[in-house]
Amino acid sequence: MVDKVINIQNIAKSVSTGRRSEKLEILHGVSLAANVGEFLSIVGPSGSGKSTLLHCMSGLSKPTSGSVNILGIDPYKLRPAKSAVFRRTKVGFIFQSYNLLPALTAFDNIVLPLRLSRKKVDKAKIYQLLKSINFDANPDSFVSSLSGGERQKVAIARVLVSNCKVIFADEPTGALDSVSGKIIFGLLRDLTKQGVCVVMVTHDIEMAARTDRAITLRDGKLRKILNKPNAQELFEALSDEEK
Ligand SMILES: Nc1ncnc2c1ncn2[C@@H]1O[C@H](COP(=O)(O)OP(=O)(O)OP(=O)(O)O)[C@@H](O)[C@H]1O
Repeated sequence: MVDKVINIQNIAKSVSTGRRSEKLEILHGVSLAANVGEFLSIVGPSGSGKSTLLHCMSGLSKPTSGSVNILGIDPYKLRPAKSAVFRRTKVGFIFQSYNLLPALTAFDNIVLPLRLSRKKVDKAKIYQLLKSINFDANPDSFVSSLSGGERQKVAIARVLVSNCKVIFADEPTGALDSVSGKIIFGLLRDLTKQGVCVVMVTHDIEMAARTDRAITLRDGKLRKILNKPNAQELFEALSDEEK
């Protein structure tokens, strides 16, 4: 078994600003590893590079330099077909842009990865899961007709049925009411108990305080790593960051 589910070394990311050859350096040499069954949170001020780091470490946005390894694989070295299978079967994404297909129903979005992998679809189980996360809309509604929070729940349900080993989540509960947020957090926590590794970007200090390890970022640099963080420590670390 691969012990380090994620291993990133010295990641830097710069993007072109569109003005002549100007580059904006977003990440500067971030190194990090995550273990089987670990729940990791990434916190930091707005604009500190959290989402960029998550995109780079999840295989969605190639860093300018440095290495990324997920489950022993460099996702940036995979050919397109293998990369699609890797993303569909090994890694789950809960991102703010949802990445849902608006022309499909909520149910069809959830089962699409299963169908593409020719896996069995248990309709009753998926309806039950939707109920358990307080999804009140009709699962046969088109995603385009759903609210932001309902779409977020569809994206979460799609990851929860996928059996992936690693989940990258960017503010997974950001669009949700607090009761639904707690339920989703509980489900992610249950998955880590089954060995899934979850990496979550969040602004919610109380939630970060219930993860196994919190990483604080500032100006694209890793600042502190807090093991078994508590809310007080996180507030202090973040108010240091704001100064
Ligand atoms: N493609 C891009 N082109 C130009 N600038 C970018 C690009 N992506 C990110 N940035 C800038 O890089 C910085 C870090 O962005 P990022 O979204 O990673 O921060 P964040 O910590 O997730 O912020 P927030 O908490 O507000 O979501 C920001 O200043 C952002 O405007």
